Amino acid sequence: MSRQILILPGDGIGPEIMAQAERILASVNDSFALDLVSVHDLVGGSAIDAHGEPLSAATLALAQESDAVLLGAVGGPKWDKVDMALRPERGLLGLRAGLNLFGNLRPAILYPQLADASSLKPELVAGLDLLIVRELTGGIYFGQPRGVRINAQGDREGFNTYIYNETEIRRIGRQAFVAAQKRGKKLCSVDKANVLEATVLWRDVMIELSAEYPDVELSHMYVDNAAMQLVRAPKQFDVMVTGNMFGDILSDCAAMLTGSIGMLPSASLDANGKGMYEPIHGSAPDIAGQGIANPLATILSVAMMLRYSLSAEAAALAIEAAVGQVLDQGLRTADIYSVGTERVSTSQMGDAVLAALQA
Ligand SMILES: NC(=O)c1ccc[n+]([C@@H]2O[C@H](COP(=O)([O-])OP(=O)(O)OC[C@H]3O[C@@H](n4cnc5c(N)ncnc54)[C@H](O)[C@@H]3O)[C@@H](O)[C@H]2O)c1
Ligand SMILES: CC(C)[C@H](C(=O)O)[C@@H](O)C(=O)O
Ligand SMILES: [Mg+2]
Repeated sequence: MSRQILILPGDGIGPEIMAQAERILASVNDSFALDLVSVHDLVGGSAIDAHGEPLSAATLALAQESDAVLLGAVGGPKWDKVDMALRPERGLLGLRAGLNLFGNLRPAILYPQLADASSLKPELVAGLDLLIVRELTGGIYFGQPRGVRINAQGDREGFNTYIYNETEIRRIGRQAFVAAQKRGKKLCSVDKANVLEATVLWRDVMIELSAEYPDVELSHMYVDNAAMQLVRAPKQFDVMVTGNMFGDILSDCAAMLTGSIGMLPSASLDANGKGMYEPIHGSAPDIAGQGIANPLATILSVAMMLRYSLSAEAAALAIEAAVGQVLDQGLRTADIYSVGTERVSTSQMGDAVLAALQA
């Protein structure tokens, strides 16, 4: 029976990188006889322009009835002044909440060929393979109340609520412990338990859970130290688990260790393995329309989609191997370029991955 993939290219470089990812998806769909059918829709700024809202009920319904969602990126200066509740980013948050995608896997793996592209010394990042497990549907991103109000002194004051209940903490904790069991069996929980009560609870629940996973070594770190340790000695980490906002920040930081934010894919999963897949980067308005964006994070997100939602491990491995081959060939988009390599455009990178897949 065929399975449906909802493709949401989004804004800025979103359509440019998605065009390449779709070529790769079409290729493995044929060669591995996956019987996948793609449908396309709008999200973010492009949906605001077309329908006046970043995520229509019809698009959310389409996402809910699809087997997986592949998203490019949303946002851009054109929509920066629209009301907060209607910003392009709310489309993305609406999908995450509407699909109950609480578990966000952000692997930061250094392809050995890119050791020179990392902002850290090659010996600090050689062999880097860490996984950030980010809670994605709670915390300060979704807490109520929120807003901007006038206080008793007549000042405007902005407020958000950092809130987690133990059910939310437990389900992301379990996902992280299970992920650690399948890897190096080390889990570092990142919090701010020296200041924020919500993260004192976070830490307590992680400790409670650890009794169920005696084979995993649990440690704790404050988020400020974790940011520092990520750029000081990133290979000390195996799996990190953290809340929504800390995970957002730490994953951009981890991305740079791998050479570029244009390299990091992600999987956002519900409790049953249904998911949405997207690069962790944004719509990159500064380079949109120039045909130079790195499509590899999106292409690697296709591999994650095949692995986690479509039971197509062989196809996922083939894509990852093809990416390794183009890097071996010395092909680099501008963001990962270094002297001695060959600078290629977005579509040339797509051509090369496709050729490696079909070789
Ligand atoms: N998941 C998403 O859709 C997502 C994620 C982050 C930011 N955003 C949105 O994107 C817009 C721009 O945000 P930003 O500038 O802070 O972050 P960004 O990730 O879009 O860009 C940060 C820097 O990284 C570069 N970059 C990003 N992706 C790249 C790629 N594939 N290849 C080469 N270079 C790449 C950009 O050129 C830029 O210099 C904002 O509207 C923001 O809200 C969306
Ligand atoms: C665009 C924004 C809502 C999003 C987030 O903060 O989660 C992005 O930065 C990401 O990392 O996916
Ligand atoms: Mg982010």
